[in-house]
Amino acid sequence: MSKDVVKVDEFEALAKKKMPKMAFDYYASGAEDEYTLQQNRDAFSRIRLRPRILVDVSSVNTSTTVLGFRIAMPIMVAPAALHKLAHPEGEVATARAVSAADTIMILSTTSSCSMEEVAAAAPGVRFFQLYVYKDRQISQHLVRRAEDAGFSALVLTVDTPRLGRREADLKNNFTLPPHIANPNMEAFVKHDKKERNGSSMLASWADKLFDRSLSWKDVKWLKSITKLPIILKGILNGEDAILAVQAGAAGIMVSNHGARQLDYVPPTISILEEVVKAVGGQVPVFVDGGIRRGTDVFKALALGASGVFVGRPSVFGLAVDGEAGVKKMLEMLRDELERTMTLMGVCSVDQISRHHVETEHEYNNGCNCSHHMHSKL
Ligand SMILES: Cc1cc2nc3c(=O)[nH]c(=O)nc-3n(C[C@H](O)[C@H](O)[C@H](O)COP(=O)(O)O)c2cc1C
Ligand SMILES: CC(C)CC(=O)C(=O)O
Repeated sequence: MSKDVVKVDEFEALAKKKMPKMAFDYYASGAEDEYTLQQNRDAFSRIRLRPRILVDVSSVNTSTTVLGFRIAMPIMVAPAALHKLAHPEGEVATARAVSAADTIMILSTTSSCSMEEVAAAAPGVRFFQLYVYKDRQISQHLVRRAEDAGFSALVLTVDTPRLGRREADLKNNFTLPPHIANPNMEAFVKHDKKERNGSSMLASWADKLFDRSLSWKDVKWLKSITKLPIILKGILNGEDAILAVQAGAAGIMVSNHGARQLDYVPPTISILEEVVKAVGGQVPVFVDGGIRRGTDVFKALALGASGVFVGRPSVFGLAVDGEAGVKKMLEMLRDELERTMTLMGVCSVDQISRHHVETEHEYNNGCNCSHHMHSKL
C-alpha cells in the first residue's frame, strides 16, 4: 500500500516486489547500456536552485494552463503502454486518479483498456498518443475514435520508427500475458509468438505495424485529417523543433522516450533550453524523462517548459496501489512543487524564471548572462 510512501521514487522498489519480473523489467528498463536512463535523473541533480527571500508567499498557486485547459498543476501523465501489466483495472484506474488530481493524461495507442472505456472512466481533459501504422486507414480510424471519444489533442510520437533495444525484455523473452490485450488495435494485432525473430514480442509487433517511412510530410497529412491540435513527442534538438513549428505542431514534447529508444542521447533536461530558445515562444514546450521531484518540475519550468510529464511513476504507483497509488504519486509531486515554490519565493507558476536556476556550467565557470548577477569567487 502507498500509505507509508514519502517520495515518488519509493514506488519503484515497492512495485518491484509486487510485479512479475517480466512486467517490472519492461517498465523499469531503458535501451542498451541505460546510459541515458541514468543521465535523465543525474542531469536534474546537476542543476541548482537560486531562491529569493523575503517574498510574501502566504498564498502559492500551482495551477496553470495547457493548450487552453486550466489544470491544477503543470505535472501531467505521459503515455505508457499496457497499464494492466501493473493493475487489473489498467488505464481506467489511472484516468480516475488523474481526473481527481485535476490534471491531464495522455493515453497510449498501445493501452490495455480501450480509449472509449478510458473516456467513460472519469471526467477530465485527455490527449491521445498516436503511433502511425503502415496501414494509414488504421491510424485514421484511431484518430476518428479519439475525436469521438472526446480526446482534446493528439500526441504524435516521433522517436519510434522501431523499438529501441531493451535487453531486459530480450533476456526475459517478453510476452504479453494472455489476459492482456490492446483493444484500440484489436482488429489489427495478432499476438503471434512465432513471428518474433529473436526480439521481444513488442519489438516484433512494432516492426510489423509501425510505419518507418513516417516523415515531416506526414505531420501535414495528420493535420489534414483532424482539427485536434497535434503535439510532437520525442524532439531532441532545436533544428527539429523549428521544423515542428513550421509543420504546424501545436506543442513540442522534449522526450527521449524515458531512455527506452536510442541510448546515449542527451538527458532531456539538458536540451530543454535549446529547444525553448529555438521555438521562441511560438508554441508551448513540454518535457519528460526522469522527473521524480517537485524540484525537478520547478527546474524544468525555470528552463522554459510549459509543463512536465511523468511516465514510470504513474505505472509504478498503479502497480503498488491502483488508482490510490497514482493519486498519491500526483499529490506528492504537487505538494513538493508547492513547497519548492514557497521556499523559492514564487507564488505562481508564471513567476518561475530562468533566474531561479543555475546549470553546472554556470556555477563552475560563472556566467555573464543577463539572468544571473553572480560572479565566481
Ligand atoms: C512502460 C512504458 C511504456 C511506454 N509506452 C509509451 C507509449 O506507448 N507511447 C509513447 O509515446 N511513449 C511511451 N513511453 C514513454 C513515456 O511516454 C515517457 O516518454 C517516459 O516514460 C518519460 O520518462 P520517465 O519514465 O522517466 O518519466 C513509455 C514509457 C514506459 C516506461
Ligand atoms: C508497445 C510499445 C511500442 C510501447 C512503448 O512505446 C514502450 O514500451 O516504450
